[in-house]
Amino acid sequence: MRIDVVTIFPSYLAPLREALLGRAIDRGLIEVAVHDLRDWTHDVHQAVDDSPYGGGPGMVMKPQVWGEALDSVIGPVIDSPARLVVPTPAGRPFTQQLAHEWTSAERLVFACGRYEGIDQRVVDHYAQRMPVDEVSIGDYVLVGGEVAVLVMVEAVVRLLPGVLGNPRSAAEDSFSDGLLEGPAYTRPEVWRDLPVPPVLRSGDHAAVDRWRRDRALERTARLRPDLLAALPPDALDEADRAV
Ligand SMILES: O[C@H]1NC=Nc2ccccc21
Repeated sequence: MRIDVVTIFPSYLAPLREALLGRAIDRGLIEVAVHDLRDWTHDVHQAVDDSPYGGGPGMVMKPQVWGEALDSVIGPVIDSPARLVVPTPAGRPFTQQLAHEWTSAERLVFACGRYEGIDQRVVDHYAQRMPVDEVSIGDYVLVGGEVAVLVMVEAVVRLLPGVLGNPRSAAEDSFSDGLLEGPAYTRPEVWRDLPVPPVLRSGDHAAVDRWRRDRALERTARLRPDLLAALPPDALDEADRAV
C-alpha cells in the first residue's frame, strides 16, 4: 500500500516513520510520502488559505493550491487505484470496519485540512473522479487533520498482512467481535496486594475463555452499551446472556 499525505505541517507526520509503522516501511510493506502543500503555491507569501465567502470566523483553504497538489500527488485520476481521504470533524465516523475496508486500497491519499477546512469544491471535484471519504476520528475539534491521519494510518497499517508480529492480535482486537476487550494481566502474581484472577493461572483454557468473554461483556455493558445494542441477535449465546 502506498500512502501519501499532503499537509502544511509535514513534520507533524514524522511519527509515521517510527516503531511499527517505520518497520513496515523498512520492510517494504508500505510506502509513505509526505508532501508540503506550500510546494504548490506560487506567491511570495505561499498563501494556502483565504477568508470565507459569506463571512464568519477563521480561514478556508484555497481550492487552487489543493487542486495542483492533489493532481500532482494522485496523478491521472481515471481508474486511479487511490482513495482520497479528507479528515474533518464534519465527516463520517472512522471505525475499525472502515479501517478494514481501506486495507484493500492500493493507495490512500490524505488531504490534511487546517483552519476551517478546505474549500468544498476540492472534495466535490475529486469525488466525481475517484472514491473520496470525508472522515472524522471523533466528536471533538482538533486544530487540523494531521493527528487524525496518524490515527487512521496506524489503524489501517496494523491490519496489513505481515505488519503485526502475531496476526492473532488484529483478529482479537477490541471491536473485532463487537465487544471491548476485557482486563489483561501479567507477572507478578500479586502486585500491591492485588492478585491476578486465579482462573487465569488455572490452565483451564475453556474456563479462561469464558472468564474473558464475561469480563468483556461486563465492560462493554458498563462503558459502551451502544456496542451491545448494535450486536447481531445471534452474537450472544445463552451463557453470554447470563452475564
Ligand atoms: O477527525 C476530525 N476530528 C476532529 N477534528 C478534526 C479537525 C480537523 C480535521 C479532522 C478532524
